[in-house]
Amino acid sequence: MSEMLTKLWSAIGGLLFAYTMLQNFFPHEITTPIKHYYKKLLNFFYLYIRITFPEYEADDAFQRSSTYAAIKRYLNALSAAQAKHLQASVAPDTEAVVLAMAPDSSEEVTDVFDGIKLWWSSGETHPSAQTITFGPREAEKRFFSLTFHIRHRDAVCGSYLKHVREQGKEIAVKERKRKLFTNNRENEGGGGPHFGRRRLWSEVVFDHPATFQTLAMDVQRKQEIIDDLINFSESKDYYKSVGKAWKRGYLLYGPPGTGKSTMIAAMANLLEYDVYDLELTAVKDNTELRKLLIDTSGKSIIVIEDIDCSLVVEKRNDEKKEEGEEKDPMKKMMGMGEKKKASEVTLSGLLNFIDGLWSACGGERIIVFTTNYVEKLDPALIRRGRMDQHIELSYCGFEAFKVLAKNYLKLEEHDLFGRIRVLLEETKMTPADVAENLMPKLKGEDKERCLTRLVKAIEEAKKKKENGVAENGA
Ligand SMILES: Nc1ncnc2c1ncn2[C@@H]1O[C@H](COP(=O)(O)OP(=O)(O)OP(=O)(O)O)[C@@H](O)[C@H]1O
Ligand SMILES: [Mg+2]
Repeated sequence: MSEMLTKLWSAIGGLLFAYTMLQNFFPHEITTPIKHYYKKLLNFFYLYIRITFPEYEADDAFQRSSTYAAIKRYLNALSAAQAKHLQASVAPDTEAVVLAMAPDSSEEVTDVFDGIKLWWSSGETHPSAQTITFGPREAEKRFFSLTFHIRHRDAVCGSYLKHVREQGKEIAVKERKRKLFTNNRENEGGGGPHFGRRRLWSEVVFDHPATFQTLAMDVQRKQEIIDDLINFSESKDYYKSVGKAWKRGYLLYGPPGTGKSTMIAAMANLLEYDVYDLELTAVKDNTELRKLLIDTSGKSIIVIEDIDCSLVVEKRNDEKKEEGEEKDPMKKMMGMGEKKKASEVTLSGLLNFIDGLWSACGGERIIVFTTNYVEKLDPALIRRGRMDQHIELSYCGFEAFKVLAKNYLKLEEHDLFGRIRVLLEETKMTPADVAENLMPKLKGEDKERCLTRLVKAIEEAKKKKENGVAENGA
């Protein structure tokens, strides 16, 4: 057997030598057909497959390949452990230093998947000095290449590449900084280049410190909400099996300063979702509302704050339309007397937005409405199925106070707690007011002083209320 192998290799060696001689000493016309058969022969003996993954899509010089990006992230961990020549860069979002395989370093990184051994390397080709470049693809051609044995072709092309893409995407989700998006008015462009097309959303990094741990409210209710959110985020298959779009609606209601906006931030931090803060009054019409929704990504919370106020705009709008009908044809022609058009988003537009067909696109979205006046809302808007959970955030009870005292003063027990408990049962005070009184006003202010300030503030509020009642009664 070994004798046969030796003979085979010496035959291949002979062929190689003959080929080199041919190239050097014979004219092009003779070598071209020989080259063709030589390559065929080499392919026959070469038992490895090599796939390249270019940085830019083959049919669009400006479009980065998502597969390349996923592979890059996937390989970073492998490269950091195996490669000797690494390239460092700073991630724009997190400012963390990322180590990657240096392009064109002729290094290989090995991966093992289901017992299959694979080799990754990265490369870069540079354009010649005379090339005029129009797109990034022309300027530098970076790529990854994957080599594996021919017998694993199906496993690699099927499950391995899928695994790499999924892992890469997962790493991207973990690495990214979450964003807060706000919708632009019609005449605003939003930041960044957009080549004539108006960007619908402007974005900033979402960096709100609120968590459910620091949110002051009834402990049991809080746990129910956390469980509900986590259950939602893990129920992709369930939603699919029951044929429902993977989305959930929450209505948060309560007086100003009771933590509605804080809870939205805590939700986003818990689930690691982006937040789309939708200013309904800045949306021109139902069509724009639909476009805005289509432009949102999955794993996001779409928030419409003070929904009662936004819907009043709609009613006023209908009235405005009637009022705006200019009787004088001359004035109408010149556009005089025309009322300035506000939002034309209608209730039905909003309902379609929540549960119409296109709200199913992408999935994994939470929609949150907030209001100070739940009784003002149209029942159609908040019925179950649209707003799955109705959450009341209310005045500060003793449980909520204890969370705030722990947050702001690191206090779990104090002699004044008993007095505060009685006072809070008698008098309504928002968590925002309690928090404001608890917060030390000077650096290192005595904790007892902060608690005493709170006691005084509640007592004053109580007195005010009693005086108000007495005056009204007189
Ligand atoms: N339940 C709470 N837990 C912890 N902090 C709270 C809570 N409620 C209010 N606060 C504090 O008060 C501030 C105002 O609260 P927030 O903006 O969440 O109120 P809101 O209910 O959204 O009010 P509005 O109806 O006016 O929008 C927050 O910055 C937060 O520090
Ligand atoms: Mg708010």
